[in-house]
Amino acid sequence: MSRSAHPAGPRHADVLPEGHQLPVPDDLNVLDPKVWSATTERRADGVAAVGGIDVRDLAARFGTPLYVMDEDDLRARCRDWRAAFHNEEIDADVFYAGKAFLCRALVRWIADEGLNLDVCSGGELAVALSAGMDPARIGFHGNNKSTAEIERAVEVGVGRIIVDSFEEITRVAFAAERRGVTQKVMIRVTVGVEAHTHEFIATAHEDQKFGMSVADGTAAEAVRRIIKLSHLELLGLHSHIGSQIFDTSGFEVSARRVVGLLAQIRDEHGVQLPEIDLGGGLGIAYTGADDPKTPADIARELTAIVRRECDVADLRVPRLSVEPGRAIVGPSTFTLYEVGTVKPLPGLRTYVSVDGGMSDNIRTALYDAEYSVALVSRVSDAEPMLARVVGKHCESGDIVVRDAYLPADVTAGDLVAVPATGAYCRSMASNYNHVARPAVVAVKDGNARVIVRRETEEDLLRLDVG
Ligand SMILES: Cc1ncc(COP(=O)(O)O)c(C=O)c1O
Ligand SMILES: N[C@@H](CCCC[NH3+])C(=O)O
Repeated sequence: MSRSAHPAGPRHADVLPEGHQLPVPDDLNVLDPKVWSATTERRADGVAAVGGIDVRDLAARFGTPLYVMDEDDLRARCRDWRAAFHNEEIDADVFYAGKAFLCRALVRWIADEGLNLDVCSGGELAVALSAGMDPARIGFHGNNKSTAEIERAVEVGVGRIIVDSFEEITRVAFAAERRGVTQKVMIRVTVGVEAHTHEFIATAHEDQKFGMSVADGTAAEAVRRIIKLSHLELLGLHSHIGSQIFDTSGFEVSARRVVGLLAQIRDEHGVQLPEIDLGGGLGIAYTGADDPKTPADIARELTAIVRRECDVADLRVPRLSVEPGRAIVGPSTFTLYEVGTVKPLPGLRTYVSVDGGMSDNIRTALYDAEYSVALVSRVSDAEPMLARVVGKHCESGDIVVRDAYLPADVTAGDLVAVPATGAYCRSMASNYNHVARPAVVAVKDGNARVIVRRETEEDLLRLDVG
């Protein structure tokens, strides 16, 4: 069953922000494979299914809102990244960035699929360790790790600590010395790149909190200090330029400056550091308008860039590592919501309220992130209506999908789903308005299992001591 192309063209186009294009889809019932996980499909009865399970069954069994993770899709992405960076031509490590989403099941899957793990807090480290992740395959990040976090990381033997400041160099050296061990470290350097992404998720320009600057000599000074400390082994340099980036030009500048610093270190200290890490940040498709590169293309481009820069600097090509988070977990998941109320504003748009909101997806409010949405519990032949999908929180900025077309007959009780919510949605979820955070359910081959359970009223009251 499918609706024919809407002949009237965009409705309400005048209420979209200037320059904002929102083409009316030819068929609102089609689930665009660009944004939906690999096993998501529209079945013959018009209902969407994922991992072989009808979304209505998922809603009935587990409730809504619900993060639905497609395990096959997730694992395939892990394998694609691993294969792209680890083959006859390229020998590089992929560290999955756990900040995008982390739970024990996921840690086991990524480890199974040959990925390492980047954590950036004691809490993330605890999840990784409790899932049995080999500490040697963990990199520990953060611009202000506490002494307790550093002590624990050294104690359990994490493979690398990415130091972000002079204070941290001293703290890690002290923790290693007290235990009589040598801790491998990398230096997070700031390369002065303005990544083409939202200001809040760009991380390599000078005026922000992360890293030590290449330009002002702080990073070179960090190298001098680390080299003198016998309980630290300097593995290399790390640069992460930002997030949701589509072109590799930022990485090109970053690699050039990192390799430049490697050459400076060779000239000054007579050593070549063995590794560079170019961080994560590769973009995904949130809407049909986004065109992300494949892991194979990214691997080819990044390694070519590093080789070329090393050639120019007359350096051996160092081992490369990368830290994708969003690109691995983002597209694997959609959030399933039930529609509660529909408020048409003739000539403007229709507000479709769902049973979650900014507590399960803060990205729209925080970064102006764009998402798409589809009616998934049925198909519809109704004409497209310009909709804004909003949540149930006490904020007018509580928006999940700012602008999208939904069929005009969307009504209370319908299920809608927002794709590409695997990254930075559950991991940034809150209990605002004392709303319980949703469960994460993994689906595969007709089976569904809860990997993070839904919070209960008891959970919401648990910390209240008055
Ligand atoms: C150091 C570091 N590595 C990796 C990532 C992962 O980024 P993304 O999920 O955009 O790939 C981040 C987050 O932006 C980060 O700060
Ligand atoms: N949380 C951000 C990305 C920043 C990740 C950490 N540096 C997002 O949702 O896009």
